[in-house]
Amino acid sequence: MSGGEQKPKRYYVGVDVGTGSVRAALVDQSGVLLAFADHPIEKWEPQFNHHEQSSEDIWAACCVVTKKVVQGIDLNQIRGLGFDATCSLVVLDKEFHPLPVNHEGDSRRNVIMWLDHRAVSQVNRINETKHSVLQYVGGVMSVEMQAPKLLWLKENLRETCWDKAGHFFDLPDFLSWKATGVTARSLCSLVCKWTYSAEKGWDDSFWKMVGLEDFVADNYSKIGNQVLPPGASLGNGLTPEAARDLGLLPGIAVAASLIDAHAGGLGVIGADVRGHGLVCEGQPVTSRLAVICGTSSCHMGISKDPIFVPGVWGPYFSAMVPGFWLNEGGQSVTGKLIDHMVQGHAAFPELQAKATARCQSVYAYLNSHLDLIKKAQPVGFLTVDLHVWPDFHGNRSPLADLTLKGMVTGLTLSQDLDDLAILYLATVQAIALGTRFIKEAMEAAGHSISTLFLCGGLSKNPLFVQMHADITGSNGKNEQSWESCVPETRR
Ligand SMILES: Nc1ncnc2c1ncn2[C@@H]1O[C@H](COP(=O)(O)OP(=O)(O)O)[C@@H](O)[C@H]1O
Ligand SMILES: O=C(CO)[C@H](O)[C@H](O)COP(=O)(O)O
Repeated sequence: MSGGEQKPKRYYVGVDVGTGSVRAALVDQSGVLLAFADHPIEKWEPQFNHHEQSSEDIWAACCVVTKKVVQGIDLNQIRGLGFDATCSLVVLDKEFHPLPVNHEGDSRRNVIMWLDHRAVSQVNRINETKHSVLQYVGGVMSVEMQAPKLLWLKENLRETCWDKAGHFFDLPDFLSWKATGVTARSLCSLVCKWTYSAEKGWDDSFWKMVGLEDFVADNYSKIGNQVLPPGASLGNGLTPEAARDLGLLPGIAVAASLIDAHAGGLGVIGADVRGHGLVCEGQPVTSRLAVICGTSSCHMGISKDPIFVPGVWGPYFSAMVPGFWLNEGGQSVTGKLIDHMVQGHAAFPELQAKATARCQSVYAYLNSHLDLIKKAQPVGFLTVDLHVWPDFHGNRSPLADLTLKGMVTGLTLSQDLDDLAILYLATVQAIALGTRFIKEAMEAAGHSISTLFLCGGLSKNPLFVQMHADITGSNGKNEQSWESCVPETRR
């Protein structure tokens, strides 16, 4: 090629399946974002603490957003495709058809979502075993992980689901299977949510002890006995059927997947910070805490050696950054809690009307309303008499106690817009205090964290970012809000 000729462009597609929607990004070989699309996905809550989705609905949404971002692109220049998704449990029969995860027998609803808390009895019994694998999930297994949900299915849906099941996938792995026909699982999902060890593989004694010896008997064929590092190329790439679904060409490389928080963490934790005047410039990457804040929040800290943090998931080897150990703190409801508090307030209809009149989101309107009423004091002082304890869906970290509940103190008879704005602020502050609680627990165990890197929906809320900077002690200069498109494709 002569000096003057441009290198042919190479493109990559990343698909991010969150709780409420699927997002796709098209990036070039330098990681520059060229196109973005999102599409909502269905969610069912048939009873309290049961949260279900449809793997076929999620796949259809992946196809919609992928077709949108590649419009006008020469498909021959698309070199790779990657998926990340929430750690929800997908159930398929031996012919890969969906099976119901509910008593109604509705097989469209074949996904138990990550935030589902149905398996309380099961996770309590698993934790009572005090099995050694539990030390690698912070000492206490979360009801949001897969073993409790699998045990619930065996004990509650034996005939309609469990006996017919051929495959149990973590959602990220279901998507890479759907794209390639390869049933290999990602090290990321199995290590973080299934108790798999990168070094030793499956622990037969754990599955036998908790009553899931079925998996040992068939050599783990239903939950994965071929495991690949995230980003590894799967089989022969995209199948012709999946290529038709997605609007891509068959054969392009498809990466072993990542859990959504790990993809977000990978996308921000290695950011080039030169020229931003951040204290972490020149410090090791282990001084950074990636906070992926969407429906939930995930606090991703890495280390060269394993660090055992009571109540914080991990340490997980090579589950996010190859060669590093990962600890993952978390708050099960972040955006979901803020939405819950705001939408449940008596003044919400007035807020909606006023925000719409201004062509603003309700959060942009609330932020400006707080600036209006704060008068001379910093906005944080408005909540001097009102406080929120944010564990409305239990405490994921560092207390790791699913029985904890939420609390609001300082309520009065007022139910006007000012009252709503101050309750919203108190909720944002409570979440930031929760992040501080997790950061301090990680530091007490050996992490040394100087800078928080936020990404996800809440990183678009300047009040949320500022409260995190103020309350976690990292000043505004240290706080950097990074919008990580879909880092998956940056591999
Ligand atoms: N521009 C924004 N300003 C404030 N909050 C936002 C904004 N965009 C999204 N959010 C909030 O972020 C949450 C969704 O985050 P997102 O990362 O998109 O979701 P997911 O959990 O599906 O990955 C919701 O609670 C939503 O209210
Ligand atoms: O446990 C998880 C990651 O380890 C869940 O996938 C995550 O908490 C859900 O993410 P989001 O709030 O973005 O939907």
